[in-house]
Amino acid sequence: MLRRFFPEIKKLSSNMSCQAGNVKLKGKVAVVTASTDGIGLAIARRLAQDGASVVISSRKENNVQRAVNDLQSEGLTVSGIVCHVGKASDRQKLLECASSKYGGIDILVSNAAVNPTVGHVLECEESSWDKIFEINVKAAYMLSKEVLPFLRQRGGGSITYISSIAGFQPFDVLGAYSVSKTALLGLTKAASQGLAEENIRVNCVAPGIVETRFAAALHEQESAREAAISKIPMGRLAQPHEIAGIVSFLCSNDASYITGETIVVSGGMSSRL
Ligand SMILES: NC(=O)c1ccc[n+]([C@@H]2O[C@H](COP(=O)([O-])OP(=O)(O)OC[C@H]3O[C@@H](n4cnc5c(N)ncnc54)[C@H](O)[C@@H]3O)[C@@H](O)[C@H]2O)c1
Repeated sequence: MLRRFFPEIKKLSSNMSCQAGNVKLKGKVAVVTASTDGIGLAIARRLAQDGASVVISSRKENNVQRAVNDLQSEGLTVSGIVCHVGKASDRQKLLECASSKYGGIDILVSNAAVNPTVGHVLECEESSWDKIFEINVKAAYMLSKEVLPFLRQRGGGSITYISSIAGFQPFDVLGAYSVSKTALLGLTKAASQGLAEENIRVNCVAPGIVETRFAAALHEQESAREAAISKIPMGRLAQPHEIAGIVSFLCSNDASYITGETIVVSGGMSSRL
């Protein structure tokens, strides 16, 4: 009853329950790329709700500031820095910022991706192919190498890539992007092997179609939305928080014996591809 008249009580108590109840990532420090919007923002929020100190990043200062303000106003421990993942100096600043602010790094979530073109894989311009592989694959690979000394200092840690259902079965119009997401499935396997004995786990999440700006072409127009939904047994698109919970699980001790794996989060879509 009280909450109906004082909505801020509801907000406060839900934040308190996050902080008091969900502490599975307490004491952990997480870095999430491209985390001012969409799935990345949902992941940053969820890791922080689960107790981690989180460093948010994306290419634009004002977006970083907005996301940091929003999450701090929810009582979460976050800070932010600009990071274009294709720039080595930005990546280094991101990792150093997290380490100096919170005393180390335990978790990397590599979420940034681009898709500058549509069409069959062999119709992709060389420049678009290079851009897709530079951001979606090479930056994830470089960040993984660069975060290792920080994870080793903590005696272990977790790296999670964000692939896509299209990495398993390429979407016709997302040819090159799909292949870049397939590469992340391989990177997950390859990177996990050498790191398992150091207690550094490498996993991957492959979302189906998630209602974000990135996937606007698949859901903004009613006809496109209906076509997309017809391929999803659950009959709806995913929301970003439904991806974030799985990422948080993979980063946590609940997944302490899971490495080299990809979890598909597609509402059953993989069975209809
Ligand atoms: N939305 C979906 O249906 C869907 C499905 C499967 C996988 N994914 C993957 O999920 C991830 C997040 O996508 P999203 O749907 O939240 O959309 P989004 O547009 O919010 O996320 C992509 C983000 O990457 C950022 N980015 C692009 N280039 C960057 C760079 N050089 N440096 C830093 N950031 C950069 C963009 O600014 C953007 O914020 C991506 O890896 C995407 O491929 C999305």
